[in-house]
Amino acid sequence: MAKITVEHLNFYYGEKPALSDISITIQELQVTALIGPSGCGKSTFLRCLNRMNDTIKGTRVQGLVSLEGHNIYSPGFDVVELRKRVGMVFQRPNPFPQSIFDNVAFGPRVLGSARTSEIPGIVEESLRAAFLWDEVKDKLKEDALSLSLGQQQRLCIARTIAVKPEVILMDEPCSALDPIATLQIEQLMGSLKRDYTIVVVTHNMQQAARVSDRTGFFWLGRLVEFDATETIFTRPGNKLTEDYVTGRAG
Ligand SMILES: Nc1ncnc2c1ncn2[C@@H]1O[C@H](COP(=O)(O)OP(=O)(O)OP(=O)(O)O)[C@@H](O)[C@H]1O
Repeated sequence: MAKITVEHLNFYYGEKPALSDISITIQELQVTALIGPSGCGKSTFLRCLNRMNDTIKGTRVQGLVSLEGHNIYSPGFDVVELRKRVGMVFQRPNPFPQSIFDNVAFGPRVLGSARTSEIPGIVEESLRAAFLWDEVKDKLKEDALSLSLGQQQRLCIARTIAVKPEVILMDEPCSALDPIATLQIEQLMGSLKRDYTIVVVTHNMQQAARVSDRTGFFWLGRLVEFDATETIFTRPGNKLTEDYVTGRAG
């Protein structure tokens, strides 16, 4: 089933076009990877999916982005609700300088979506889902910044899922991590897609090949090709895609 549908999306920073005529359908409960050389617009596109670009002055969006059939850019659309439904994990882990527990409890507390008595259960469930519970269960009161970078990133994922989003956007979530921490996040994505729709931007083509069901290849602000990941990496339909995935371009 289609979770997010994008039709003829154009995006501008001031007068400068960053995305041109993007149309793509993100399927529910799949991992969709976005690849392409630096500056091709992957992150800009990802941020269009939960209106994170709204916070950047002078930007402009044209076209349609719909979440389960509702245009997220329509005037009455509730952006706070949107960001709850479409959560985001960033390149560098960004835990708050608070305890491990408070990081995960933050969303449910702020949104008031859970009773105080329910919060410890939500924290445990979220940490378990993020493959972090066993490592932190005896030190929930400790500062989140005392964790390793890989643990911090899993904590940020736990913080995101604590508000029960439907979609998780990940912008190069492993680029600051070592190979073992990277592998843990990749395994985590495989587990999370049972419950969440994931869209991940990555520089790392092997990662896209390992974790995703579908892959989109961006080039100079355009979506050149979008298909099953296996197709993109073994028999792409476009010469540019082929050159990029075989390392001849980009
Ligand atoms: N805040 C901004 N203001 C102006 N231009 C921007 C801004 N952010 C990105 N751009 C420009 O938009 C284009 C797309 O950038 P974007 O970061 O989306 O690409 P990317 O594919 O994610 O690259 P990278 O992999 O290096 O992060 C680039 O030309 C970039 O310079």
